Amino acid sequence: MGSPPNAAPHSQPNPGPDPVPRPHTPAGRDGLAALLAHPERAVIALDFDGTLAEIVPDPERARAHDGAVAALGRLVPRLRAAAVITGRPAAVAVRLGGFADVPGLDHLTVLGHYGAERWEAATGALHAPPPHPGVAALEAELPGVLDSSGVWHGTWTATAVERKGGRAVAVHTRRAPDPQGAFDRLHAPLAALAARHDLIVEPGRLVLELRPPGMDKGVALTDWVRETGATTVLYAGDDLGDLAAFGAVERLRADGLAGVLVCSGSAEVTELADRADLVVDGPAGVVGLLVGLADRLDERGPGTP
Ligand SMILES: O=P(O)(O)OC[C@H]1O[C@H](O[C@H]2O[C@H](CO)[C@@H](O)[C@H](O)[C@H]2O)[C@H](O)[C@@H](O)[C@@H]1O
Repeated sequence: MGSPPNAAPHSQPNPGPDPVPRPHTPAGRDGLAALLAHPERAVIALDFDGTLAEIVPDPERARAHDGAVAALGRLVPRLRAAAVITGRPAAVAVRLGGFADVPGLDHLTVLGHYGAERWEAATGALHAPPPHPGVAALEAELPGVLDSSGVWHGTWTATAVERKGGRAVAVHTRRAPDPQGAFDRLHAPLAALAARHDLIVEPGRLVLELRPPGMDKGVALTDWVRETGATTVLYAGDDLGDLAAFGAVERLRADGLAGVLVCSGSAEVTELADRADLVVDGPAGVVGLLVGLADRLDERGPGTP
């Protein structure tokens, strides 16, 4: 009996590494501390593609990263609310993410089309505004613009165009022979096409999305956070469309809320990392963060804030 040789006689067990990565900004550390101290007052909102789902060449084959839904199912019941805010149609994000009928996610909200659409897990109801008339007119003109662009060295293929239920159209260049060159070459003509139909261009990761104006992820996030009455918000995103949500969190912080900005890091987009409190390694890193938060809250026992 007694301590083994060389062991400190009264040493404490090593608690191991903290499962939650540490934000590098004071505001981010305050935000994370507030979330962990009072999760019942905190909300999280997450982008889908590039944040909860790995980027893949075919948009239809995107899926929630392994462990993402399970981690959310553990974490979300401890929080005030959770949302996915995405450029996808809400129903598509629900299908690809596997967010319906998940234990623990019975009150998840999915805000699609940058917040224009809303799906509630509690009811399965989808609220969507009428389609913008410019989208159908633009879809009719789009093949001509793509044909004349020359970026596909021949005819463009159907895989370049993602039709989004008559509410938006995304032109993808990831599978073009020169993806970045095609993106650069198409940007101006697609912006002009969008403007002719009172639409805007939303640039993303090798995608140019043509969509109605008047809504963005910042507006969507601010309205939703206010509606929940939360005093802490964590937002995670990876792409240019998420910058509006980052701006919203910065404004909410200026209004006295606590906030954490998480960048799902990639080599393709660097703009978010500069403004984030915490940069994690893509969707795997986001899942690690969600698991770490769930672990930390579970250490306190079920239901205890
Ligand atoms: O707001 P998000 O959830 O990030 O959605 C934004 C757009 O993401 C999708 O495109 C991106 O993901 C694809 C699948 O991994 C990838 O192939 C593409 O290169 C990326 O840009 C989606 O297809 C768009 O409709 C969304 O608007």
